[in-house]
Amino acid sequence: RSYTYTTSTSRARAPAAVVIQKIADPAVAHRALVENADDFSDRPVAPFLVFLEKKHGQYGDGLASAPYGPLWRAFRCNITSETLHPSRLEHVTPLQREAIHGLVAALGKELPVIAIVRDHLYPSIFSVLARLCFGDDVDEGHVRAMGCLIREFQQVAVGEARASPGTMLAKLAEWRRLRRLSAIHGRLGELYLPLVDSRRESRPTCDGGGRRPYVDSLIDLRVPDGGKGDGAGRRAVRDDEFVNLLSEFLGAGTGTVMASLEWTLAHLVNDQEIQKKLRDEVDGAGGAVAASSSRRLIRGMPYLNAVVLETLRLHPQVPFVQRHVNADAAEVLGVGGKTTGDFIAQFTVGDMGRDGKTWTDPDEFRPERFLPGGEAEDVGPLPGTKEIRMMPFGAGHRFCPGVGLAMMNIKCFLAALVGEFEWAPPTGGCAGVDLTELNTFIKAVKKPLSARLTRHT
Ligand code: HEM
Repeated sequence: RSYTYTTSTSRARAPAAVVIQKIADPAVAHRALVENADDFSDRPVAPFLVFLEKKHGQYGDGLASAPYGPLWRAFRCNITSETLHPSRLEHVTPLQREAIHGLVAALGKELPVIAIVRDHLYPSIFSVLARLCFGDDVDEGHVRAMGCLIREFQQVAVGEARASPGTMLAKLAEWRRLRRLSAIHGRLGELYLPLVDSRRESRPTCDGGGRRPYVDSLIDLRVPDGGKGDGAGRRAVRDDEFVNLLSEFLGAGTGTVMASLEWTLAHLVNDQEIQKKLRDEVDGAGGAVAASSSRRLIRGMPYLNAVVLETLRLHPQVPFVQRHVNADAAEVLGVGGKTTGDFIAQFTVGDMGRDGKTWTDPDEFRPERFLPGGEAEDVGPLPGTKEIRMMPFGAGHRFCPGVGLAMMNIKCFLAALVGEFEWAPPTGGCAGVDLTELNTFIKAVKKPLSARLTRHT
């Protein structure tokens, strides 16, 4: 069905802020994002949303795009106290188990060579997110269609620019890209909104295992009206906001986790010793099925944790985070005087993970650094209050709310894939997998991983 675009928030922060200051120093990032979080909590508006605004006059915000303020707070409190609250993650286990069984069966049918591993990973991870979002009774074809469209959206969004920046050709290519994104976004709305409507009309109190789908929490949510503050009245979430909120949940929850798994598997193919160590740990925890379907077992697997953290350090799937910064806050970054107006601060997460002052042999994949006694034994996925050594999930007020779900999904899928199969280069020779990075805003392996798999007995 059709829906209208509206917005309740000020767009004043958008087009003026074009100067980009890159920050690779973890100490400066800590000073800004953690110590001065209130001044560093607004994101610049994505070019795609500016395009939507030009096309439709207005658009509705999602959590990631909402300005730091009452609307953002309402969206954020809802997702962190409901769907992504640590106490609810237990309910995700049955969904993961089903998805992993399906994945292992599908890979088993294609042995020995899996041409494009990500083509198998993506639908499995997406199925978990879709059920968390809409509940259990969505038709499989509908889920597949949403998954394909979100994937297409991400592929178009992260596509590498071929023309030189600033040229007419580049501007034309960018305009075409935004037009394609806008068309996909419209089609996503047509898929989501009937599902939202049907949940509005009737819904079971809880889906399997006590889960309350994300959509239900959004239907019940009342957000500040007009973005004027909590005292200014409340309203329901609008259709155009639903489309962005659901797209970011499904997209952020699938694309990043898939990219992370693909990077890890690529390293494991290249380094058989690390792979064996990880498999030994999985076997010790009772085998792939047991390890991948129990949060308790996963928590007791330090090497698995170290392998996942090492991938996040070396290949953070979101290689930079951005903030729209008021000129007054420039001093915090040490760039006062260099900028006259508002600007964009770009914190280069990828550089921080490879900073030679923080990490020994930073370009090497060495999970042991995260084990007890290693240089990073006390480093986790989120920065501590005192310092930042890596920040794959961002930092400050806007850090990723999906960190718990992401870590759990990555670990469960990885434990199953390494416990069930032995992974080797596709040609069987000693030529390793190509680890070149796709240099866009999602850091994926440039050449999709293919591998030779044998059953682990
Ligand atoms: C490996 C997996 C993931 C990585 C590396 C990742 C990384 C990030 C990063 C770097 C940010 C920006 C943080 C900042 O600006 O400081 C972010 C924001 C966000 N992520 Fe994730 N993410 C992952 C998984 C997920 C999952 C599973 C979900 C939800 C299902 C999710 C939902 C979001 C949302 C909604 C935001 C915007 C938060 C806000 O503006 O308040 N992410 N993520």
